[in-house]
Amino acid sequence: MEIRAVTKRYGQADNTVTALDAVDARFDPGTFTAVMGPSGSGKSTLLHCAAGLDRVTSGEVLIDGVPVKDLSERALTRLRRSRVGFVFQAFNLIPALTAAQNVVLPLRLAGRRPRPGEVAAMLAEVGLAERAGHRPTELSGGQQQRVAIARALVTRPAVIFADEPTGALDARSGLEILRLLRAAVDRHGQTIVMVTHDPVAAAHADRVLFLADGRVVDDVAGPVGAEKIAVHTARLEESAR
Ligand SMILES: Nc1ncnc2c1ncn2[C@@H]1O[C@H](COP(=O)(O)OP(=O)(O)OP(=O)(O)O)[C@@H](O)[C@H]1O
Repeated sequence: MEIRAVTKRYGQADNTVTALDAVDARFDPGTFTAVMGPSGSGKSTLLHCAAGLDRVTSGEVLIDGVPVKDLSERALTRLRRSRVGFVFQAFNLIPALTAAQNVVLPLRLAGRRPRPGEVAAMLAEVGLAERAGHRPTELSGGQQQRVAIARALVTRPAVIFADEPTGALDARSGLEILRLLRAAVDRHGQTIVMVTHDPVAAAHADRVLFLADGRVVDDVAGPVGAEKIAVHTARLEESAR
């Protein structure tokens, strides 16, 4: 997973915003990267471009080594469905479906029939074996996010993009989510790229990428302590003012 000299501009003519400015980044297999930076620095844009959700203005995005620009919209959708997983701050589960039905969805979209016990095993992995038949409204926020993680992991994608996955959770539920993400990296060699504002969350990663004004201003290999990350973030926010 790699982006090369990626620039992303929004808007037209004299009304453009440069959200990403010639950004290079590489996310190696089996690594956990946190993306941090002040509000508006381009974190979500980086995630969307790297995931092939947004077309870039210039530069190149490679998913699983495949250049996104060479793909038709259809081929890109297929690649995303089989090789990329997403976890969002707002869980984004389908309310009418049970936990198990939500988890099975990416497999069906990728044209795969679940193996017997596959979905149950996935839910057990996130500690929700007993909740397979529950709908999202019958689950706590932390449990809903665990279903979302099971849903993201079920296709065993090359990369999981997580946008503020702990942002809507209390500290304890947030910690459970971070442990699950960490386990996905350590046990299954999954690659995770996670946007977060929280230095404690970022401290679970192997590396922290700091953005400011659409550029990578620091790339710190870890493990990096939460305190050091907090000091760094405060400095960046101060200079962004
Ligand atoms: N669809 C859009 N149209 C126009 N401008 C946009 C769009 N999306 C993002 N931007 C602008 O691009 C810049 C980067 O936005 P982005 O959402 O990537 O920042 P962020 O670091 O994720 O911010 P936050 O931490 O507040 O979520 C901002 O100036 C934002 O206003």
